[in-house]
Amino acid sequence: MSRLVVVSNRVALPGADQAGGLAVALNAALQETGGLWFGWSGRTVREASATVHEQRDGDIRYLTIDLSRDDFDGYYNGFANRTLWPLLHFRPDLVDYNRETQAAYRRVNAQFADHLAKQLRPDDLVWIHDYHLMPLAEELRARGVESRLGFFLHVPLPSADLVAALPSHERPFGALSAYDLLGFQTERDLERYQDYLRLYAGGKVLRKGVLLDRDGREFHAAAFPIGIDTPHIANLAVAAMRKPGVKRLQASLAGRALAIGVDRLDYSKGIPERFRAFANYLDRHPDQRGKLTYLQIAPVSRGGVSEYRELRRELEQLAGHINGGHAEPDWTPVRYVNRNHPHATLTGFYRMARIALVTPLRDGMNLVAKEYVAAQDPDDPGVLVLSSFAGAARELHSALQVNPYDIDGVADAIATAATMPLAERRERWRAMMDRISHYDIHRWRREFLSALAATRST
Ligand SMILES: O=P(O)(O)OC[C@H]1O[C@H](O[C@H]2O[C@H](CO)[C@@H](O)[C@H](O)[C@H]2O)[C@H](O)[C@@H](O)[C@@H]1O
Ligand SMILES: O=c1ccn([C@@H]2O[C@H](COP(=O)(O)OP(=O)(O)O)[C@@H](O)[C@H]2O)c(=O)[nH]1
Repeated sequence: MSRLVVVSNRVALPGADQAGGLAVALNAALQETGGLWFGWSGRTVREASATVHEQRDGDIRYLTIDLSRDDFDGYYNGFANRTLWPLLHFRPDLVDYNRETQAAYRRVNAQFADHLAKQLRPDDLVWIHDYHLMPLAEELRARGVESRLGFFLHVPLPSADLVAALPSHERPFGALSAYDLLGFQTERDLERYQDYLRLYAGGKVLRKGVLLDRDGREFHAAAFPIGIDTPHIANLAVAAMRKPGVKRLQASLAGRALAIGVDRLDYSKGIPERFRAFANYLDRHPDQRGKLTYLQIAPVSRGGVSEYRELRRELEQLAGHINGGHAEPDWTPVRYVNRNHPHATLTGFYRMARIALVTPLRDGMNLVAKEYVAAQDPDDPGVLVLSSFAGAARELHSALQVNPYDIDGVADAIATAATMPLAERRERWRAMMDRISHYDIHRWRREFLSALAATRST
């Protein structure tokens, strides 16, 4: 059997806090097969060095490298998170068009390739993840690597015309055709990539998913919606209800229902719009006043990027403003928490919450939506209010779907969720639970890897 080699910027090292859906999902995927996981150590150093850190956990071997402070600034804070991230989330207004950071991005990809090329064997299945590493296949091929190379994009891909607004877009986006297989979260992302390939990268679509690059080399692409370890999350949620932190939250609600939001502090998640919608719900539905407490968990993310720091300030002000206007001596409508919570506790919060507010302006998938469903009590499930612009909306049809820009619409959806009869809650939950049980993280991994293995014989 071929060895699995996973490559990503973010690595969930054993014992460290899991940050974001990519690390959570790859950790769950590798637990079953074992293999090698290569990426950034999470540390920066003054000068780039040749050191590779090695750790083991069961059948998983972790190899990580440090980045120099300058490279980290240009590659991660710069090109990845100030240029590609806003572009990929349909926000050209926030894109930083500075060309120097693109040079750091290429440099770090070359550095990854230098280390990785020494580790790879021809029959490995190499699975590279996300927008940080789009040119990595090209760099590996230039170093003579012959292994099968697959790429999965965890974030959305916007329309071809938006991608083409990036100066030198051919470099990172054109380089995708050096992979053997490209994976996207949804069919729409796949279709937009095919448009880009035809219109701007000189390639051809022979038929859906079978593509030719500008030199006539065949490669493949398909949608593989990422899942979660559904039974694991369901079991954790049951166990979490006995944890002191979860019991304390329950007691503090004093019989009121809970609405929960869990997101990295990121402008793509639509948190200010959600806060405004909750305030609007309090104004428009005075009959429900004081019956619902909204807990927003928002761990700080990418603090080196100015847009993220500004968002933090905006949310602090908004939360203060809403509470100032609506709180009672014995009730605070919005609880806003920046601390990261482990799944062992978070799943209990999900289970306790009558409503989950998952309203990103754009999101590749959004695992929180799926985790919330998995954590529910089948006899008394809560209601998922879900943005139609999250990848998860393409699968969770029976969520209460909303347009996150439509503040009145989200406010009304909160009121509908808060009063939804048990029979309707059960029916909606059952359909979503069936989907995430059937198409889970293991199926995602199996389908991607068997498609990658089938792209050519070694
Ligand atoms: O590594 P960070 O910069 O701290 O950010 C965390 C991750 O954020 C993004 O996650 C995406 O992947 C999820 C799993 O597929 C998906 O559900 C979500 O919609 C995406 O936003 C990012 O794409 C990852 O690379 C980051 O590690
Ligand atoms: O305090 C927190 C907040 C979030 N998460 C996890 O971080 C992931 C977020 O993934 P998602 O796909 O929703 O969004 P991303 O952050 O990757 O954009 C989910 O597994 C959450 O359970 C967590 O473990 N603790």
